Amino acid sequence: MKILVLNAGSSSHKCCLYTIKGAIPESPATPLWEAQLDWHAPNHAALVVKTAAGEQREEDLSSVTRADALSHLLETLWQGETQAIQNLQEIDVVGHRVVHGGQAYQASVRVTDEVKDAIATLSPLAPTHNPAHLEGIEIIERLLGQVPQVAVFDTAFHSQMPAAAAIYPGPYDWIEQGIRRYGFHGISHQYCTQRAFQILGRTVERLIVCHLGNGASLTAVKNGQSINTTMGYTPLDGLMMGTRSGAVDPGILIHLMRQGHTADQLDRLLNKESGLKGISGISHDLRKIEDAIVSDQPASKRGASLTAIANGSERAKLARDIYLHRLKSCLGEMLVSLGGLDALVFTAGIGEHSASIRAETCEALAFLGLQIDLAQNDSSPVDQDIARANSTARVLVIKTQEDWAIAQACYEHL
Ligand SMILES: Nc1ncnc2c1ncn2[C@@H]1O[C@H](COP(=O)(O)OP(=O)(O)O)[C@@H](O)[C@H]1O
Ligand SMILES: CC(=O)OP(=O)(O)O
Ligand SMILES: [Mg+2]
Repeated sequence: MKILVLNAGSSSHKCCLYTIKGAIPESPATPLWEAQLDWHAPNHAALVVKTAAGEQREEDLSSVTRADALSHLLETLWQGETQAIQNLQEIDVVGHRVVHGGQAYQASVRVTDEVKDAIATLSPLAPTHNPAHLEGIEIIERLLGQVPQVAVFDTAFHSQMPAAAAIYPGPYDWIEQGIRRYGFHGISHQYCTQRAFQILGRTVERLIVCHLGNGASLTAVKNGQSINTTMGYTPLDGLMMGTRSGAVDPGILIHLMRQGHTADQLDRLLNKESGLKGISGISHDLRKIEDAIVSDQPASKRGASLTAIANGSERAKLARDIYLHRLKSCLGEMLVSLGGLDALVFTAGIGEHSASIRAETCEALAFLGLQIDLAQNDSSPVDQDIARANSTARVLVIKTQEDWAIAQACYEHL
């Protein structure tokens, strides 16, 4: 069976082709072909195409729309030197990550017109994601006609959260209007939970998954179920992110609206111009922010007042400091929801690759007796336990494989 997976994130668009012979394996298979668009600006992306043989090709795409870039990416499946397949009819099923499934979808479904309408209706709540998923579904319809398509929702894993965690303390009417915490990155949180149990060789009662990518969220997982998470009605709540603010005092929004800001302006401000990018003024990308931080700043500058912070390096340092402060604060919330900790998982771009963010986060939990092996933490671990033998909780670095989880859901649907 050939399964094509499309995973549109806020800074990237990832696609994979898996070939499954016989029963689907429990551990992730290596894709036959992988391609990724990394968006540098709304009309400028880098395309990276990889084959199972390890060949890699890069292309710069400028002045392109998102739909054209995705069509071009998909052409590399059967054209050029990669040629993972001879013709499109070989594909049996296409799976899509869909960020917002609202109240209606608590598990993956076959895509129908009704499902497409629901994804479109939910677009204002996930404006950076749902429109891209719909575009992906429609491009596949154009290329492949009637091939079965499956939508796998980021919200599904959180759909059974306890009411006290899911319901906002606003007016009671909000519940009927569907204004509640949905939570996102559920495909990744669920995959990492299962993978953590596989790596440890046992299930654990109290687990926190830190999904730290361009979008970021934490989930408290009790006996394999999501019981609390930092993202909410939309993927804007919770942690500081690449370009998103995360939770801010809602009074700020009332103030800005009274000053004349429109809903669209606030949307742009909070979704695209805040977070690491907004504070640093440099980039949404933590790597660029860390490059900009001058490590040997004179001590006199370190306590600089907020208004005096003007140069790039100081703004970059402030962005990273706020990022860690918010991460630790939200971790405290998850920790208390669980009543303790048996295992902590780091995943996604920052969680998988930033040894310093992992080390500083774990340092804040040292009072619990949590200890990591610093040399192992620095050794680019993948799917490894980096806690010391005497640590009170295990600490795992897991490569998130949302695409593989989507492929498994497709297999089950067929
Ligand atoms: N080596 C690294 N060090 C620090 N941060 C990294 C590194 N590699 C990737 N990142 C971070 O990961 C982010 C992308 O995460 P990813 O999970 O791929 O994003 P998306 O949310 O689009 O799926 C980048 O913007 C960058 O901040
Ligand atoms: C839900 C979300 O924020 O996804 P991503 O991190 O892929 O942007
Ligand atoms: Mg992602």
